[in-house]
Amino acid sequence: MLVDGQSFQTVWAVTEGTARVRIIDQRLLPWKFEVVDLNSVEEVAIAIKDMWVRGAGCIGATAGFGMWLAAMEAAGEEDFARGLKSRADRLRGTRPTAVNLAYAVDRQLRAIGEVADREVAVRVSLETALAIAEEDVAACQAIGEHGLKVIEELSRAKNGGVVNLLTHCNAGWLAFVDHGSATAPIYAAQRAGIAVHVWVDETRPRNQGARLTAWELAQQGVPHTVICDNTGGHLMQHGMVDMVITGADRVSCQGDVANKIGTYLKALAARDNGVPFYVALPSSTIDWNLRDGVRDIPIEQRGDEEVRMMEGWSASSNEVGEVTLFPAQSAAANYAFDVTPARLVTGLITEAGICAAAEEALLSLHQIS
Ligand SMILES: CSC[C@H]1O[C@H](OP(=O)(O)O)[C@H](O)[C@@H]1O
Repeated sequence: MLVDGQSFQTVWAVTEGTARVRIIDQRLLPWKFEVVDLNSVEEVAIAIKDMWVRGAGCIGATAGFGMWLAAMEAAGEEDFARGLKSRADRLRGTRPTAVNLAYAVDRQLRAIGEVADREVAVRVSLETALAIAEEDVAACQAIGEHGLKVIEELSRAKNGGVVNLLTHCNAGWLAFVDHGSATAPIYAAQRAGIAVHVWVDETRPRNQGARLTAWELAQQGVPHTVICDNTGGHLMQHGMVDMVITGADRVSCQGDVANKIGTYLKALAARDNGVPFYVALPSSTIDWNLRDGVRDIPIEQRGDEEVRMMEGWSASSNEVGEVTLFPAQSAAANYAFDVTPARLVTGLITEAGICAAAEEALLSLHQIS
């Protein structure tokens, strides 16, 4: 997507000179836009774990490129397979909920494992990383086109009036390689000349909505309003939301949706008020081996400092600072995701089209017998 008129993706490979992975460091957005190099698997692992990059598609692609670095590092060791596996385990262990990460690591292990020659294995790992990234871009573009149909229908029902969407967290292009999942239909609607407005949940505790989604939408000129996480229910009660659209970090084979903490509450409010609740995701986010999402999707618990503290821009010191939000002696819990049961989901939007949140519909849409 465009950043101040220049086209960017969130992660890419640098092959000239020393091979390295280059990312948009999302930690200081929206106040500072910084591109940094990751020169080793360990640096890639830290960048994923500490959320320099975040979002299911983005961390999947970053892990894919991390496996390219892993192949190069292991190629210089006596036991290539052992070196590759230990690095794969390091990457896989960084964040548990988004299935895209494990998908990318496992796909790389399969691709590299089929090659005997180490030099060829390194080339295959780069080709595979590029394929994962390119497929993410293509999937998000297709999600945009399929999701556009839903927004067009809402626009027609409102005789061309503004379609008000609500989104939670950041499932925008910063959460993928490009375009995003939840935001792709929004960008497609804007290109199609449909009047849209987005209610942007701030999304405590890391405020991916207020900091990242708002920045993205502002960069693309999409009208939007940042709201506190607890506001959405009121807006839906008063007819101010025509559609909720979110991303997903993992979807079970029966359509249960793991996404940023708070998504479930939005789905409950949407159901109570008859507001369609759509989830946009590339099919690489579907975990075909897991059925009961509420019971079985691993929910990442992060450090309580993310709840205890809040980052912001200090006008006085002209830099990012952080403040403590409550008494030090108070305990804090930091569940990073929740699971919305399929029964609360109106539809799933993938690169293959739109289907009900149900196993048979998912299998049929993705032509899996
Ligand atoms: C669908 S990818 C975006 C997804 O990832 C976010 O989590 P995090 O920022 O912690 O990586 C959030 O769940 C978004 O919906």
